[in-house]
Amino acid sequence: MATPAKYIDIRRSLHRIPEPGFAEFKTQQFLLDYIATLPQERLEIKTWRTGILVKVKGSVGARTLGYRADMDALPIQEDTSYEFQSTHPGWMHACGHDVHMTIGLGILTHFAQRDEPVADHLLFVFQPAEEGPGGALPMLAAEEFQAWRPDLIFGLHIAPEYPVGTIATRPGILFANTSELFIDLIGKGGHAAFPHQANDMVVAAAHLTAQLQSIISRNVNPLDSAVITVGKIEAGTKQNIIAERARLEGTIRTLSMDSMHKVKGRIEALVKGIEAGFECRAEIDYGANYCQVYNHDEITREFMNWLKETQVARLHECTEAMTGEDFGYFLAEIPGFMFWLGADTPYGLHHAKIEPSEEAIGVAIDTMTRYLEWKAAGR
Ligand SMILES: CC(=O)N[C@@H](CCC[C@H](N)C(=O)O)C(=O)O
Repeated sequence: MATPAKYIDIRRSLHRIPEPGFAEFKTQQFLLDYIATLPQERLEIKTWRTGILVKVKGSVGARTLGYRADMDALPIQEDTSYEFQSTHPGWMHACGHDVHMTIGLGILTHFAQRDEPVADHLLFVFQPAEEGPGGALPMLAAEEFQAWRPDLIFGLHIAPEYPVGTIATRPGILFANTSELFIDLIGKGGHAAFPHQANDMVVAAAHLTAQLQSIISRNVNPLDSAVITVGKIEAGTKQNIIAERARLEGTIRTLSMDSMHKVKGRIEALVKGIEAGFECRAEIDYGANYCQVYNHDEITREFMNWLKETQVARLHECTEAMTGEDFGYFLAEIPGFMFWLGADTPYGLHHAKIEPSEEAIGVAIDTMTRYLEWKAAGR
């Protein structure tokens, strides 16, 4: 299905107002305003912090089928060619959450406007703070969610590398376990000309950053997979002052919790070495941790077979990726799956130039409305 102009407008409006996790105030209001324009007979709406839950009542209601979209943005200065760029300096929807929310609204619109209700209830979950600190876990625990807790749950994520019309997924693990990583190094500052009287935290941070990569190459089984990325380093105040403090900010990705514990153990050992070697003090904080995204075997296989039969989209059985997603917490408790949605753009997720194809929106709305219609008839 070609993406209707209405959804392109919605996506562009959302793209203009990217907000940090748990501060999605304008986004929440925009979504609520749109939802208020839909026929209300079958709808029940609740907010939870900056998130929204919308229930579409079914004719039988023996089960509830859930669909989740994430809402937050990233601290990136946009560098796209768009006319509808972010109006929030330093913030951008660079991970497709504007697209995900639009697809959620498109599917919701279909079921709110449908002549007859489907048999099952449907639950649309607009979840804050996926990029951090993680909205899924507290939302799952919230009374508002538990009262409408779905029996099955589905979600998607745009994939820059696949052409529009492709859906990629697999039964079992799709995304990795993640842990944020913050390391503060505290030494002794001083005059640039007297290094022997100070403990330089720029040099300590540089050594530690390089050493961390040896964990992946020397401590993780080469047949397993793990990633440590240090995405940000801050240190010092001026070019001729030896830095008293340095802060490394990063993320750890592993395909098993066993590897996660092992990697963290090695990080702690290397940090102790830096403390001894550079006569400094270090503090480690693991921030937010997400569990793997594990697709339910049987339900995912059934979806993949349904795709092959209906040809609504082209199925690609993919390998797992080292991305993280707190949707994993929903899937740890509720059977379901996540899939990659082809969005055909040369720049990757979290890049300032990413321009996902808006045609992917129509593909996803079409696929998920047809799949939910089929599933909500009791399958
Ligand atoms: C799909 C995606 O890009 N997700 C994020 C999740 C971030 C998890 C957490 N804040 C971390 O950085 O570890 C990702 O970076 O994979």
